Amino acid sequence: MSPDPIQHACQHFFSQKAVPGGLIPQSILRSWTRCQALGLEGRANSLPEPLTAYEFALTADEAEAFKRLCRPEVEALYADAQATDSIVILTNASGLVLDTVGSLDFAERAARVALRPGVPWSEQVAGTNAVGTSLAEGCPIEVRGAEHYLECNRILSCSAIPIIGPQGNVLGVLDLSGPAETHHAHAFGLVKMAAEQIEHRLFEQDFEGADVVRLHVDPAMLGTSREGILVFEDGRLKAANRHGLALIGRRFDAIGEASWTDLFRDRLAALVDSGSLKRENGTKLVGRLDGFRKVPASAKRIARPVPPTVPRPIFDLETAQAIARAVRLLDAAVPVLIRGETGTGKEIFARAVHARSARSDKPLIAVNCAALPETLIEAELFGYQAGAFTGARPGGSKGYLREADGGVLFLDEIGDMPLALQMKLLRALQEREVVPLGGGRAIPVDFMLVCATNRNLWDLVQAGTFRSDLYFRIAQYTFELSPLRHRSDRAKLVDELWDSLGARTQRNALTQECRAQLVNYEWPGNFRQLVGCIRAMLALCEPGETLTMDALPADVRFGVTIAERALSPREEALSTLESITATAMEDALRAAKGNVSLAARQLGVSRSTLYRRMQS
Ligand SMILES: Nc1ncnc2c1ncn2[C@@H]1O[C@H](COP(=O)(O)OP(=O)(O)OP(=O)(O)O)[C@@H](O)[C@H]1O
Repeated sequence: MSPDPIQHACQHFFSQKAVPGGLIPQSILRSWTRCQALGLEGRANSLPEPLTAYEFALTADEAEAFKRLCRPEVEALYADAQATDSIVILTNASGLVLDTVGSLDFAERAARVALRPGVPWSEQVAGTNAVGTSLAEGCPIEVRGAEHYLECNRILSCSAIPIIGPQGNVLGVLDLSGPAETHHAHAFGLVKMAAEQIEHRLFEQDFEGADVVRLHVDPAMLGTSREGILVFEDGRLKAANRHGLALIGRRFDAIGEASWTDLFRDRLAALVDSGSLKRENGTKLVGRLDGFRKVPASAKRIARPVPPTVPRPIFDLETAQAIARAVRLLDAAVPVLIRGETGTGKEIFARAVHARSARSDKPLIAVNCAALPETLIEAELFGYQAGAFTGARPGGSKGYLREADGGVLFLDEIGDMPLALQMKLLRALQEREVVPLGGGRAIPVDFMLVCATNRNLWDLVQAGTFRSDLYFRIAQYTFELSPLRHRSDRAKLVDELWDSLGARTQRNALTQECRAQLVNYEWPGNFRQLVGCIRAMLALCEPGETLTMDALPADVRFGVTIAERALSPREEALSTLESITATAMEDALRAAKGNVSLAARQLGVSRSTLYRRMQS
């Protein structure tokens, strides 16, 4: 078998300090040279060390805000990542991984090379890699297999792009990483598009007193994330996106330097009057000044609005009734538990309950117990005094429990809460007060609790990883959210999401076959995957286009439909019987507060039978 040419070039580089011309991109060669100069050992398999909990805590505030900002695009990329067995990675401006979402199979392999939150991926520590090298080069980059400097990372193929803020400062990196052997041809384009959308949204802020100008050569591109945006204050360029700079032939270093008259022949008033503007070289751009609606007629007709990134929540009658019930429970101070597979909308459900509850004017604080590093959960939930530990924020922290005071605390993935902290949470729920880390007096708190999990908490209780007393405290009423494949209103749901995500405004339609596949695909990622899929389809098509099967991501297009997965009538009957039995057992155990003898008596079976069934 002939050796991998990249591998070969790499060996050549290390042994003879030269590479056959044209085989390896210049940016990779520059990176290899930098790594060599740093004394990094290519064959070393030393993984980058994760930050300590304290070091990570220092970045927490900024990281949280950035993660929240990027979330819609990360979720849309995630839909595609599932199709290609890849993961989406978000890092901060120094290459520290803040978030990873995507294919579980690949995530496991990626974790083996430390591609997980809290680990730095700068070039200095991890050698040539898409995140670190895109930061070092200041541009989008792909690093495939053997192009990685460290041998252990050569299982990866990665595409990364720095996310640039309006003032030209790097805010972080968005990356799509997958197995080296299945390089995904569209990955680079999708990551670039997602980063563009994040950058475009950064211009929604109020640039007080400044003129925000939106431009393009093609009127159809105005209003999309491809439009150029230039912000002027007192006639000087104050902020810009990369498309805006490309239109005027400048780079980010023009921010703060270039003036209106350097760039345009016309005055700003010309843009307001005519909807167009002459560049310094005499060529024309169309556009508008924010706040002035005078857009050229042609642009008005075909301008393509940016699809809303988050769909409006859609609830069927059953869910709407469940929400109404949950509101009554919450208003009566009864904690509720929401159970459902990933992406079934547990958080959306909790937010809807909060919005309709008596506490709607007070905050809803959502905490994902699985996303917080174990060492930080205690400090983040219960707060800490100034100087409670090395690296703590100087003024201390209130903690999420106190932030939710008067409102609602939503604890997502509660099953992942470390056992040691479960006792502390239980105590806070019973005493209605918290004692911050580092001592001090107990502080009274008043919040309503909504918990969510995609696991069977009772199984965790049986396995000894979840306290039964906490279980009975938080699961006084459980709501089950159905996976999409069990819902009979999928066709209506697809149509409503299709419209609410912008298809109607963009005048896009679906062929019957394509719509049928969206309706009948089994959607293992539920709402999240369906929403992400529709958003990606709409972002990649042209206004007015009718989308065929080709527009579907590969996993949806070729994936198993519900009918194909359907069980035979006998299997169906058996599985239904199993689940009825399991539910009856769970109900009885819950009613008996975990007392197996009592539950067995109520079920009319022996204690040993119940034990055996619980273990099976
Ligand atoms: N009822 C709904 N209507 C419209 N979109 C929804 C609905 N429910 C969920 N979504 C979409 O799916 C995404 C995931 O929803 P959410 O975070 O509530 O799911 P989850 O069950 O809490 O997921 P996880 O278990 O992974 O935390 C949302 O961002 C939203 O885009």
